[in-house]
Amino acid sequence: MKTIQIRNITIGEGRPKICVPVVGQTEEDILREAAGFASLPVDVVEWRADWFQDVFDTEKVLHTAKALRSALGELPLLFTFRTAKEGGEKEISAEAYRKLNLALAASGFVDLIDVELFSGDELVKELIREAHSHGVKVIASNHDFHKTPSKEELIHRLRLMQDFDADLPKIAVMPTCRQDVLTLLSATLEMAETYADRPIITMSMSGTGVISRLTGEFFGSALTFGAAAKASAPGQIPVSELETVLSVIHKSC
Ligand SMILES: O=C1C[C@@](O)(C(=O)O)C[C@@H](O)[C@@H]1O
Repeated sequence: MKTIQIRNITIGEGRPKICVPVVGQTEEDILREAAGFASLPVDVVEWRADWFQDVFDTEKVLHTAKALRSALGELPLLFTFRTAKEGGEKEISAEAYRKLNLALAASGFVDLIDVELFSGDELVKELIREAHSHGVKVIASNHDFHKTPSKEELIHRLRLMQDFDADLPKIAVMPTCRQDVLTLLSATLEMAETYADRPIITMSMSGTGVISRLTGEFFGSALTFGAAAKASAPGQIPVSELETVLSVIHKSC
């Protein structure tokens, strides 16, 4: 299995890496959140730009990305615009989504961008190709905030992301019962052991799914999201608690 190297962080070996979302609405809030990371066990920072009040003004986005980049030192930075249809804060047209991601991929300020799988095949392929041409890695993502698809469907979507050459296929789904959490974990294990040639990221959301955010090293998910200032999705726990549990499991794995 190939690992993914981003700055000093190797994703896909050892304990799952901890990613913390930044969800400030203004540049000031965003930089204040970033300043707190130095004292926390954070491996990757995700800027959830759909929360940013000026996200439709690309100059302002680039200005904030530059400031965030320098505030983070060597911490890897993931740029994400999560669309409203996948649980994000704002709606966006396909063309605006395309231009925004192309601008960030070319900016030199981010290490990774998040591209939603169901943005249209041609757009997904173009964004991955362009990001790679700038040395930027891509997380392909899919979210279902209402239910957990079947194991076969979960694996199918993760394989599709891999076929598009996303560096990190990711899926987040909502359980309606405990069995759904097992379905997500079982799909993760089968994908990781049988089909994946790169690290993958999976999670079952909400309190019911929290176990899936802790057990990635055992079932095959290479990165997990934890909360610092504010959670960006249901079920994220504070990063310090997350790190403690991940370390306990790592010692036994
Ligand atoms: O895709 C994901 C995963 C996530 O939805 C979660 O459930 O932790 C949180 C989002 O910020 C991130 O972009």
